[in-house]
Amino acid sequence: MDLSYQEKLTLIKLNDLKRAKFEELVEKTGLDQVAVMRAVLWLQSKGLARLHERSERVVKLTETGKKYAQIGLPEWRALSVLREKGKITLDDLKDVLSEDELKPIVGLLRREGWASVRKKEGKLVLEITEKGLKAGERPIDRALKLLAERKALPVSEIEGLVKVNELKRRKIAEEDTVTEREVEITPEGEDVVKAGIELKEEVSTLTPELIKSGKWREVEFKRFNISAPVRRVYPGKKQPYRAFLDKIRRRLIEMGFIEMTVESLIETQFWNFDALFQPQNHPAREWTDTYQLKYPKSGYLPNEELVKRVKTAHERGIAGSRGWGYVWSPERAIRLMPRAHGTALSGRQLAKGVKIPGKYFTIQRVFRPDVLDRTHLIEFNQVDGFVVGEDLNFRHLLGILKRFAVEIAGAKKVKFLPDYYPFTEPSVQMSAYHPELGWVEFGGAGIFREEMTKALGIDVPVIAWGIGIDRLAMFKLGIDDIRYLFSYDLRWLREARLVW
Ligand SMILES: N[C@@H](Cc1ccccc1)C(=O)O
Repeated sequence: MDLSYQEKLTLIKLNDLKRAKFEELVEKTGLDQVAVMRAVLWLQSKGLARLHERSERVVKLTETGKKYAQIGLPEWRALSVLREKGKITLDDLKDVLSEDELKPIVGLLRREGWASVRKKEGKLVLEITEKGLKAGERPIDRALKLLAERKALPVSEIEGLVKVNELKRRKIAEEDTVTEREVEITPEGEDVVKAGIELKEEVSTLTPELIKSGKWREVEFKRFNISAPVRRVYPGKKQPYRAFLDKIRRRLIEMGFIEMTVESLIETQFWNFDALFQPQNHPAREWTDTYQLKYPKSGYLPNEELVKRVKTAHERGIAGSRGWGYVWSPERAIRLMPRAHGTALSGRQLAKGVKIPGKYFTIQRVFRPDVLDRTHLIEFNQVDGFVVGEDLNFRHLLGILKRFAVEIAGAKKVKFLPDYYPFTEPSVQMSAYHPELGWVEFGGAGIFREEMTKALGIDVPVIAWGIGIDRLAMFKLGIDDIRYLFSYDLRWLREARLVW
């Protein structure tokens, strides 16, 4: 029979004992508990040994119980004061009882009939009774003593003295289960030992020394069971949401999009609003309430030429438009803010110059005041982008958005509704269907207005979009609370799986 070193050793020792407590067997082999248990289980599966297990409910002292075993139960400590003074108030017990013990003491003494209780001038007065004077060891005292001596006692043994529930209620003792294990050799096991076992130390690592000395020829190598169940290990890996964002980036690059990047999360109002033909005094900012930077308050404007064109577009209009008809303020435009949408980068890119035809995208962390809930964060990520080319129209835009929603987000259904953005005309809002959340609005899009593109120096149509990528991540990670994207929950971090 094929036995490991540890199985052989365990079997030989067991043959001496025939039947033994598991602990005893462990001691005899000199191996550790886990190793012996594994060996015993293997021996059992090979029919050479048998493991008997018996569980028993026992009673053990709690920390409080151990303390009582030393200093006495509260009623005894109270009684000794009573015996000494005859008549006392609760104040007299403050030295011998703790706050917690003081509360139930009157009830306890009364139940035992050790004291009579009267009220005098609003104070309780305890007086010792005949029974109190003669009181001796009760069953509960006996139980406490036994438990202190023997650590754990079978429930049945304690029940002969006091109700275990009573001990539990007074937090003196608690119940526990102990398992007793005995191991027995089978006749087959004995035969194997009789036939003779060669006990050779097993080697589990092949060392350079073994090779050099040639000793590897003599030793026995431990066999590994590579199909044995093992503990799960969680190696380091990308945070699931990060993995998602990286995947989106890759997808877009594979689709031929050029990535737009920027170093700071802070933006001037110029790029966040003005360059996008968003009037400085327009009430229609509701689509994005924004934060302001406290310090520093202001940044810089880009080149004069560009600023002049933007100013003109706002004040008097360009490209056949009449503009917004107000005095444009450069002071306002240089104010700093945490970027409120990724579209700011689209504006920057258009002003810098683009390939025509061309496709651009960016993944940006953006900030907007909001009430946190399962679908709203004040800090979130957007994928913004645009396609620029001679013959582009609105249908191209809807086609691209649908492809994003289905292919990137895995949404089952998509729907478009007319919308308004100061920088697009027409504008559209997109919703995707999530099995648990229902319809989730996840982005806006449109054709950039000529007042914007012309001011930035672009003469061909630009179709653009901004998608709340966090909500898409919810689809892919199968979560229904957006806050989980930034969760510390280790279990989620370990097990969340991106499904593409
Ligand atoms: N920036 C808009 C989305 C958008 C982008 C591009 C064009 C139209 C709309 C938002 O944050 O909601």
